[in-house]
Amino acid sequence: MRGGANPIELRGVGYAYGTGDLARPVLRDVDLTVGPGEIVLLTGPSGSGKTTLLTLIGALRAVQTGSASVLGLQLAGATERQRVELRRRIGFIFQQHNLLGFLTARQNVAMALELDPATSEKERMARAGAMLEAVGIGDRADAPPAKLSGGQRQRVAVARALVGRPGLILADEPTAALDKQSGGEVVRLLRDLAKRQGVPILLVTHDPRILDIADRVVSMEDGRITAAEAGAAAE
Ligand SMILES: Nc1ncnc2c1ncn2[C@@H]1O[C@H](COP(=O)(O)OP(=O)(O)OP(=O)(O)O)[C@@H](O)[C@H]1O
Repeated sequence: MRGGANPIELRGVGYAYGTGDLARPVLRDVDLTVGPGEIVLLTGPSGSGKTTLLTLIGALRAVQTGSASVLGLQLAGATERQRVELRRRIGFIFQQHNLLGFLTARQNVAMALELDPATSEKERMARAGAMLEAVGIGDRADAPPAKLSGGQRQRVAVARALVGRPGLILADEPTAALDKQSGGEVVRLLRDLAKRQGVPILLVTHDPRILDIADRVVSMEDGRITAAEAGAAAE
Protein backbone atom coordinates (compact mmCIF):
# COMPACT_ATOMS: atom_id res chain seq x y z
CA MET A 1 0.00 0.00 0.00
CA ARG A 2 1.33 3.46 -0.90
CA GLY A 3 1.42 6.24 1.66
CA GLY A 4 0.93 9.98 1.25
CA ALA A 5 2.95 12.65 -0.52
CA ASN A 6 4.62 13.99 2.62
CA PRO A 7 7.86 12.32 3.73
CA ILE A 8 6.27 11.57 7.12
CA GLU A 9 2.54 11.20 7.79
CA LEU A 10 1.44 9.63 11.06
CA ARG A 11 -2.19 9.26 12.05
CA GLY A 12 -3.37 7.89 15.39
CA VAL A 13 -0.11 6.06 16.10
CA GLY A 14 0.06 4.16 19.37
CA TYR A 15 2.81 2.00 20.82
CA ALA A 16 3.18 -0.10 23.97
CA TYR A 17 6.17 -1.95 25.40
CA GLY A 18 5.26 -5.38 26.81
CA THR A 19 2.09 -7.36 26.22
CA GLY A 20 -1.08 -8.33 28.07
CA ASP A 21 -1.29 -7.09 31.66
CA LEU A 22 2.28 -5.79 31.42
CA ALA A 23 1.62 -3.63 28.35
CA ARG A 24 2.79 -0.09 28.96
CA PRO A 25 1.62 2.47 26.44
CA VAL A 26 4.32 5.00 25.54
CA LEU A 27 2.80 6.55 22.42
CA ARG A 28 -0.85 7.59 22.32
CA ASP A 29 -2.75 8.73 19.27
CA VAL A 30 0.17 10.54 17.68
CA ASP A 31 -0.50 12.61 14.55
CA LEU A 32 2.55 14.13 12.90
CA THR A 33 3.31 15.39 9.42
CA VAL A 34 6.70 16.43 8.11
CA GLY A 35 6.54 18.10 4.70
CA PRO A 36 9.09 17.98 1.86
CA GLY A 37 12.35 19.69 2.89
CA GLU A 38 10.97 20.60 6.31
CA ILE A 39 13.13 20.62 9.46
CA VAL A 40 11.13 19.58 12.52
CA LEU A 41 12.51 19.36 16.04
CA LEU A 42 10.84 17.03 18.53
CA THR A 43 11.27 17.97 22.15
CA GLY A 44 9.80 17.03 25.53
CA PRO A 45 10.68 15.57 28.91
CA SER A 46 12.70 12.41 29.38
CA GLY A 47 10.53 9.34 28.91
CA SER A 48 7.86 11.14 26.88
CA GLY A 49 8.34 8.75 23.95
CA LYS A 50 10.50 10.76 21.53
CA THR A 51 13.06 8.04 20.80
CA THR A 52 10.35 5.41 20.50
CA LEU A 53 8.59 7.58 17.92
CA LEU A 54 11.82 8.20 15.98
CA THR A 55 12.72 4.50 15.83
CA LEU A 56 9.20 3.66 14.70
CA ILE A 57 9.43 6.22 11.86
CA GLY A 58 12.88 4.81 10.99
CA ALA A 59 11.32 1.33 10.58
CA LEU A 60 13.51 0.08 13.42
CA ARG A 61 10.44 -1.15 15.28
CA ALA A 62 7.03 -2.31 14.07
CA VAL A 63 3.93 -0.10 14.02
CA GLN A 64 1.29 -1.53 16.37
CA THR A 65 -1.67 0.80 15.93
CA GLY A 66 -2.48 3.67 13.60
CA SER A 67 -1.16 4.60 10.21
CA ALA A 68 2.44 5.63 9.51
CA SER A 69 3.56 6.55 6.03
CA VAL A 70 7.30 7.23 5.61
CA LEU A 71 8.79 8.12 2.20
CA GLY A 72 5.70 6.69 0.57
CA LEU A 73 5.73 3.34 2.40
CA GLN A 74 2.83 2.50 4.70
CA LEU A 75 4.62 0.91 7.66
CA ALA A 76 1.57 -0.75 9.17
CA GLY A 77 1.66 -4.14 7.52
CA ALA A 78 4.94 -3.58 5.64
CA THR A 79 7.19 -6.61 5.18
CA GLU A 80 10.66 -6.81 6.75
CA ARG A 81 12.16 -6.53 3.27
CA GLN A 82 10.26 -3.30 2.59
CA ARG A 83 11.39 -1.95 5.95
CA VAL A 84 15.04 -2.78 5.17
CA GLU A 85 14.74 -0.98 1.83
CA LEU A 86 13.18 2.03 3.55
CA ARG A 87 15.99 2.14 6.13
CA ARG A 88 18.52 2.41 3.30
CA ARG A 89 16.80 5.59 2.14
CA ILE A 90 17.06 7.21 5.59
CA GLY A 91 20.17 8.89 7.03
CA PHE A 92 20.43 8.19 10.76
CA ILE A 93 22.42 10.32 13.21
CA PHE A 94 22.65 9.19 16.83
CA GLN A 95 23.73 10.75 20.12
CA GLN A 96 26.96 8.81 19.98
CA HIS A 97 28.49 9.03 16.55
CA ASN A 98 28.60 5.19 16.08
CA LEU A 99 31.69 5.36 13.87
CA LEU A 100 33.87 2.29 13.46
CA GLY A 101 37.19 2.81 15.25
CA PHE A 102 39.33 0.75 12.87
CA LEU A 103 38.28 2.73 9.80
CA THR A 104 39.31 6.25 8.77
CA ALA A 105 36.77 9.07 8.61
CA ARG A 106 36.59 8.65 4.83
CA GLN A 107 36.06 4.88 5.05
CA ASN A 108 33.32 5.36 7.64
CA VAL A 109 31.48 7.71 5.28
CA ALA A 110 32.11 5.53 2.21
CA MET A 111 30.63 2.54 4.04
CA ALA A 112 27.20 4.13 3.80
CA LEU A 113 27.44 3.72 0.00
CA GLU A 114 28.52 0.10 0.03
CA LEU A 115 24.99 -1.18 -0.41
CA ASP A 116 24.70 0.68 -3.68
CA PRO A 117 25.98 -1.77 -6.32
CA ALA A 118 26.13 0.98 -8.95
CA THR A 119 29.11 2.70 -7.34
CA SER A 120 32.73 1.57 -7.57
CA GLU A 121 35.14 1.69 -4.62
CA LYS A 122 36.89 4.65 -6.25
CA GLU A 123 33.65 6.57 -6.64
CA ARG A 124 32.59 5.82 -3.07
CA MET A 125 35.90 7.15 -1.73
CA ALA A 126 35.64 10.26 -3.92
CA ARG A 127 32.08 11.00 -2.80
CA ALA A 128 33.04 10.41 0.84
CA GLY A 129 35.98 12.81 0.49
CA ALA A 130 33.74 15.48 -1.09
CA MET A 131 31.18 15.07 1.70
CA LEU A 132 33.89 15.45 4.35
CA GLU A 133 34.96 18.66 2.57
CA ALA A 134 31.33 19.83 2.73
CA VAL A 135 31.23 19.32 6.51
CA GLY A 136 34.52 21.19 6.87
CA ILE A 137 36.91 18.38 7.77
CA GLY A 138 38.32 17.35 4.39
CA ASP A 139 41.82 17.64 5.82
CA ARG A 140 41.02 14.99 8.49
CA ALA A 141 39.67 12.40 6.03
CA ASP A 142 42.42 9.86 6.73
CA ALA A 143 42.25 10.08 10.52
CA PRO A 144 40.57 7.37 12.60
CA PRO A 145 37.74 8.55 14.93
CA ALA A 146 40.03 8.34 17.99
CA LYS A 147 42.15 11.14 16.55
CA LEU A 148 39.17 13.48 16.07
CA SER A 149 37.40 15.79 18.51
CA GLY A 150 33.78 15.07 19.51
CA GLY A 151 32.52 17.77 17.16
CA GLN A 152 34.62 16.43 14.28
CA ARG A 153 33.30 12.90 14.88
CA GLN A 154 29.75 14.15 14.77
CA ARG A 155 30.58 15.94 11.49
CA VAL A 156 31.71 12.59 10.11
CA ALA A 157 28.37 11.14 11.27
CA VAL A 158 26.56 13.98 9.44
CA ALA A 159 28.61 13.27 6.28
CA ARG A 160 27.82 9.56 6.55
CA ALA A 161 24.09 10.28 6.92
CA LEU A 162 24.00 12.61 3.89
CA VAL A 163 26.41 10.95 1.45
CA GLY A 164 23.86 8.46 0.11
CA ARG A 165 21.45 11.31 -0.76
CA PRO A 166 18.75 10.04 1.61
CA GLY A 167 15.10 10.98 1.36
CA LEU A 168 14.94 11.74 5.09
CA ILE A 169 17.29 12.38 8.03
CA LEU A 170 16.38 11.10 11.49
CA ALA A 171 18.59 12.40 14.31
CA ASP A 172 18.40 11.45 17.99
CA GLU A 173 20.02 13.99 20.32
CA PRO A 174 22.94 14.67 17.96
CA THR A 175 24.36 17.41 20.23
CA ALA A 176 24.05 15.58 23.57
CA ALA A 177 27.72 14.63 23.78
CA LEU A 178 29.02 17.99 22.54
CA ASP A 179 29.75 21.33 24.16
CA LYS A 180 27.55 24.29 23.34
CA GLN A 181 29.66 25.68 20.53
CA SER A 182 30.43 22.49 18.63
CA GLY A 183 26.86 21.23 19.13
CA GLY A 184 25.48 24.42 17.60
CA GLU A 185 27.96 24.30 14.72
CA VAL A 186 27.17 20.68 13.86
CA VAL A 187 23.39 21.12 13.73
CA ARG A 188 23.64 24.35 11.75
CA LEU A 189 25.84 22.57 9.25
CA LEU A 190 23.38 19.70 9.11
CA ARG A 191 20.53 22.15 8.52
CA ASP A 192 22.37 24.03 5.76
CA LEU A 193 23.35 20.87 3.88
CA ALA A 194 19.88 19.35 4.26
CA LYS A 195 18.24 22.54 2.99
CA ARG A 196 20.59 22.53 0.00
CA GLN A 197 19.68 18.93 -0.84
CA GLY A 198 15.99 19.47 0.04
CA VAL A 199 16.14 16.62 2.59
CA PRO A 200 13.63 16.80 5.45
CA ILE A 201 14.89 16.29 9.02
CA LEU A 202 13.17 15.04 12.15
CA LEU A 203 15.49 15.69 15.06
CA VAL A 204 14.90 14.74 18.71
CA THR A 205 16.52 17.09 21.19
CA HIS A 206 16.56 18.23 24.79
CA ASP A 207 18.83 21.06 23.83
CA PRO A 208 16.99 24.43 23.96
CA ARG A 209 19.98 26.14 22.32
CA ILE A 210 19.34 24.55 18.94
CA LEU A 211 15.57 25.07 18.63
CA ASP A 212 16.19 28.01 16.30
CA ILE A 213 17.34 25.75 13.45
CA ALA A 214 13.80 24.36 13.10
CA ASP A 215 11.06 25.25 10.67
CA ARG A 216 8.74 23.84 13.36
CA VAL A 217 9.10 22.61 16.94
CA VAL A 218 6.83 19.81 18.15
CA SER A 219 6.54 18.97 21.87
CA MET A 220 5.65 15.63 23.39
CA GLU A 221 4.46 14.77 26.84
CA ASP A 222 3.51 11.36 28.17
CA GLY A 223 3.34 9.81 24.71
CA ARG A 224 1.24 12.56 23.15
CA ILE A 225 2.01 15.51 20.93
CA THR A 226 1.09 18.50 23.06
CA ALA A 227 2.14 21.50 21.02
CA ALA A 228 3.45 22.43 17.63
CA GLU A 229 4.81 25.86 16.93
CA ALA A 230 6.68 27.67 14.20
CA GLY A 231 10.44 27.64 14.78
CA ALA A 232 12.60 30.74 14.56
CA ALA A 233 13.88 29.64 11.14
CA ALA A 234 10.36 29.82 9.67
CA GLU A 235 9.70 33.41 10.74
N1 LIG B 1 12.84 -1.34 25.12
C1 LIG B 1 12.01 -0.86 26.06
N2 LIG B 1 11.28 -1.68 26.84
C2 LIG B 1 10.43 -1.19 27.76
N3 LIG B 1 10.23 0.12 27.99
C3 LIG B 1 10.93 0.99 27.25
C4 LIG B 1 11.86 0.56 26.25
N4 LIG B 1 12.40 1.66 25.66
C5 LIG B 1 11.84 2.72 26.28
N5 LIG B 1 10.97 2.33 27.23
C6 LIG B 1 10.16 3.23 28.07
O1 LIG B 1 9.28 3.95 27.22
C7 LIG B 1 9.16 5.31 27.65
C8 LIG B 1 9.52 6.22 26.50
O2 LIG B 1 10.91 6.09 26.22
P1 LIG B 1 11.65 6.91 25.09
O3 LIG B 1 13.07 6.50 25.10
O4 LIG B 1 10.89 6.79 23.84
O5 LIG B 1 11.48 8.40 25.65
P2 LIG B 1 12.31 9.71 25.32
O6 LIG B 1 11.31 10.81 25.30
O7 LIG B 1 13.11 9.49 24.10
O8 LIG B 1 13.25 9.84 26.57
P3 LIG B 1 14.72 10.47 26.66
O9 LIG B 1 14.55 11.92 26.37
O10 LIG B 1 15.10 10.20 28.08
O11 LIG B 1 15.57 9.73 25.66
C9 LIG B 1 10.06 5.45 28.87
O12 LIG B 1 9.25 5.37 30.02
C10 LIG B 1 10.99 4.27 28.77
O13 LIG B 1 11.35 3.85 30.06
